[in-house]
Parts: sequence; C-alpha cells; structure tokens
Amino acid sequence: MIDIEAVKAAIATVAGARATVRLEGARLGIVLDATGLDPKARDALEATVRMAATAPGVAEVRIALTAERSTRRLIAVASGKGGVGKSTLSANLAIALSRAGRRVGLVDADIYGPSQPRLMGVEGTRPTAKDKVLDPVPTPYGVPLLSMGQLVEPGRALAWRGPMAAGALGQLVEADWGAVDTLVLDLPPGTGDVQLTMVQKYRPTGAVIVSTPQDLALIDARRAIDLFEKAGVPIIGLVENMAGYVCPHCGESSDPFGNGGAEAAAAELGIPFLGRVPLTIALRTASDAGKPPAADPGDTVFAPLAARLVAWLKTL
Ligand SMILES: Nc1ncnc2c1ncn2[C@@H]1O[C@H](COP(=O)(O)OP(=O)(O)OP(=O)(O)O)[C@@H](O)[C@H]1O
Repeated sequence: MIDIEAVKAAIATVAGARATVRLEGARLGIVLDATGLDPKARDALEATVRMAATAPGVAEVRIALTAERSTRRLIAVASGKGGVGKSTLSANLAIALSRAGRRVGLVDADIYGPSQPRLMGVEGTRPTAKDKVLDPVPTPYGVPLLSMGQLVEPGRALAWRGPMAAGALGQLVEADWGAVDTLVLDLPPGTGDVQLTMVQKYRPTGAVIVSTPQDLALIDARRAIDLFEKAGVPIIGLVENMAGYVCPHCGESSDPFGNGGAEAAAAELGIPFLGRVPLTIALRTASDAGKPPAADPGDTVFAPLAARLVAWLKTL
C-alpha cells in the first residue's frame, strides 16, 4: 500500500504549491508548475521532487512540467541610418527598464557594428550553449546580453546576405532567456532585408525609433516607421538623441540644430514623442568605458524614457 498522504507531504515540503500529485494504481503523476524558474532551477526542482516521490509501492513517477504562457515583450530599437546612437540608447534603456522593475534582456542584432559587449562592460565574454540553445551572458548591470559580436569575429558578419544574417540573429532571440519578461532588440541600422525579415519573423511588441536633430528632415525615420507599419508592429515613439549640447565646463545647454524640432517632427509623423537625450562628452566616455549612465542612481535622462515605455507596456 502506498501512503499517498505521506508522499504528498514529502513533495509539498520541497515543491510547495507548485506540485499537484495524483496516484493512478502504482503510478504517481505529478504536475509541476515551473513558471518563472530558469532551466537550472527547473531541473533542480524536478530532481528533488522525483527523490521526494520515491516511496514504498510506487512503481513509476511521471512528472509533467508546466509554465504560464510566456508574455515576454520584444521591444525593437531602430533607426533609419547608422551612427545616431541606437546602440547607446538600447543599452541604457534596457538598464533603465530593469531598474524600473522589468526583467530585461538585451539582444544586439547589429551585424554592421555590434557594440553592446563593450557598452555593457563584457567585451571578450562568449556565451555558452546547451543543445544548440544559447545562454545569455550576464552583465554587471543585471541585464543579460547576447550579441552578434560574441559569435563572430569583428567584421565577418558584415558579408552575410539577408537570410543568413537573419538566421544567425534568430539564435539570439530564441536563446534561453529564462525569466526575462522584456527583451530589448538593438536592430541593425537601416531598413533593408535583414531588418524586415527580423521584424516579420519576431513581430516585436513595439518599436522605438531613434533620430538625431540633424536627421529631422525625417526621411530616414519615415522609412523605419514604414518598415514596422508594414509588419503591423506598433510604434511606441520617437527618441531624439544628441539633442542639444551640454558644455562639460559650464553645464550650459546649447542647441546647434535648433530646439523643439523632434517633438514637432514626431507630431508630423503621427507618433508619440518619448523624450530627448542630450549630447554630452560624459555619455560618450562612460559608454566607451562600459559604464552605461543609466546604471547611475542619479540618472535623470533614461529613467523617464523607461517610465514611458513601462506605461506603454501596461496598456497592452
Ligand atoms: N547622446 C550622446 N552624447 C554623446 N555621444 C553619444 C550620444 N549618443 C551616442 N553617442 C556616441 O556616438 C557614437 C555612435 O553611437 P552608437 O554606436 O550608439 O550609434 P548607433 O546608431 O548604434 O551606430 P551604428 O549604426 O554604428 O550601430 C558612439 O561613440 C557613442 O558613444
């Protein structure tokens, strides 16, 4: 005779409310809720439950793992052209979102200049893989990262054609992101095939468009917006980067390209304006040193942008 109450108690001791136990003849069926556990924790829980289920008379233990359907949100950060600070914004936004309470991961899909390993202070670290599924690299800022720069030699991915690049980029998105609920995707600059394939295949929840004041002729931003609209991906809004110049000596802000253009431009494009990031030497040197300013407790630039994103995510 199996003492089912004793078995249930033993399983409850190690799995709490996560386990539902049923006895069918001499077979024990256990449904284990693994919601929010990373693969290591899931394996460990399964093993301890299996041990706890070993009791006189039990011929077989069957464990079925379940998890609540993942509601991971993919946020694409895009720009119509290179060099506008898309990578800098992606890194800092990811950190600011994490500080705002989201569980954030960062994918650097920029085949032309994968710069996230340097920005996030983990240059030279390679991800491991289990059964061909990549394991993101932890960073000092609590935001795990996968980057094309960790997979190929600098410059090599550049030669890839659309489908090949998109295939490789897929490995980054489909990695083992565990408990991550918000994945920030730093897309390659521009609006070509690689970007379109990525957007169509992974259907980001929303897109953030980055532009600089001097680009506000808007032709490039317009193209980026079209790309997402074609794929049915909502635009979360426009971020103006390198807006105004803050003098490192006197702290005074000047606007070589004029002021207020981006907000007007966003209105003209029919998309929300999310905010501006000033052009500062401190931002560039901190970025080069792998110390993103959003990680600084005194950050007042990226936190408001993240707050707007969090508010947008809450409306879904
Ligand atoms: N607000 C800013 N103030 C000062 N420097 C900045 C700012 N934003 C970005 N930069 C600097 O500008 C350069 C380009 O930025 P970044 O690499 O983020 O651009 P990108 O759009 O991702 O470029 P690419 O298309 O090459 O990937 C970097 O040296 C970065 O440190």
